[in-house]
Amino acid sequence: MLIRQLQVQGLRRLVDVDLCPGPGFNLITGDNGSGKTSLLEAMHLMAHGRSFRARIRDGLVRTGESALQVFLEWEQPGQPGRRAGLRHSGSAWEARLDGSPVGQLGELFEALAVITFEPGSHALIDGSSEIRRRYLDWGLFHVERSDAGGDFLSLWRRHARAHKQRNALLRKGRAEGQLDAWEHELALAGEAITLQREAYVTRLQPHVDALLADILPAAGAANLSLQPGWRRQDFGLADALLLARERDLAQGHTTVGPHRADLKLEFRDLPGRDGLSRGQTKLAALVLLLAQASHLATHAGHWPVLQLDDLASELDRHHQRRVLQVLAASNAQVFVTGTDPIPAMDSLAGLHAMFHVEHGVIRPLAG
Ligand SMILES: Nc1ncnc2c1ncn2[C@@H]1O[C@H](COP(=O)(O)OP(=O)(O)OP(=O)(O)O)[C@@H](O)[C@H]1O
Repeated sequence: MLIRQLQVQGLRRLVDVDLCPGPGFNLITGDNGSGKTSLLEAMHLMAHGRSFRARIRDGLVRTGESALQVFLEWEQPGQPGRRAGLRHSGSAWEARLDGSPVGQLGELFEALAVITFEPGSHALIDGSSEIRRRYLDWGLFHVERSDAGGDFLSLWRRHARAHKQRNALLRKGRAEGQLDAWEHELALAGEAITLQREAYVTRLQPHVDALLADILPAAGAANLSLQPGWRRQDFGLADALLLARERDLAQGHTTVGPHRADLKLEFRDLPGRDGLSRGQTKLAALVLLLAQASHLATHAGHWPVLQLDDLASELDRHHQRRVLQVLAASNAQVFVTGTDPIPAMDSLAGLHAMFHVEHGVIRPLAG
């Protein structure tokens, strides 16, 4: 996937930005607070419907403006060029894809794949399980579209609806007949989601192995596994829901199921997550993100757009070099931000376009 043009208006301090990035590496430099991360936020927003650092209504729209706007044009091998526009006020949005209005933002997210590594990405390893479920489901959303197993988004929606209905009934008190019906639906969708998540984790493993060897060899081998959200080794989801019913009625919500799933990354020679240093935790998160990208590249035949925010302050020089070499060997379009040029990029000369941001204004630099 190759972004040809990015226009941003009214996002944080970006007033009116128009950028034509190159293939390969794009280095974006600028002082603290100049607006580098905001550029990455714009692309992430278009592909995920959210920023990676705040809710849209919490300050993403430039002070004094009523809405932000992002416009993107991109290409994908073997397909005609695509374009999308998003206007978001924080509470309401309008979007267009290839000139037509978009009914559901999911249509944009499906069309555009952007993966971002940023200072908060360590949460993928040491944060809440919700972040890892979102990671898994984003990957499945992009690879399981119309495969034999059923497209993941429809399954996910079926599951979310049944989950919501069961919770509403639990809060109301007893309604056994209706609970039976929604539990049946919840179990069907939940089992199917779990099978897809499990298969996805298995398919990610070789990508994780290869990237660990390249980027984090000191940590040794690691195993990726899914914790499904209930004692699946003992019983199916339908039985788990039935067994938990009394407790769930008392608590007023569903306590077992795929909404409680987690992804576990265990290093064979290290004692749990605490065995990783802070820097290694970031690297492990980067390994998971790049594994997802490289799996998508294998599966879909094109790399997602990769964004590395503030790389130099996140990783030491040695690891910066390793990561950049791995990416240089890929076919991905990569955006890297930093306050200064990144020395490790020098050996990749010719592979990158450079831009400088100053007070929210961006200009290309001669390479
Ligand atoms: N809603 C807003 N309206 C106007 N300006 C804002 C808004 N939110 C944030 N800003 C400003 O936008 C800038 C944020 O820019 P951004 O985080 O993209 O900078 P950066 O270049 O990545 O900085 P750093 O190198 O410090 O990470 C800051 O100067 C901040 O004060």
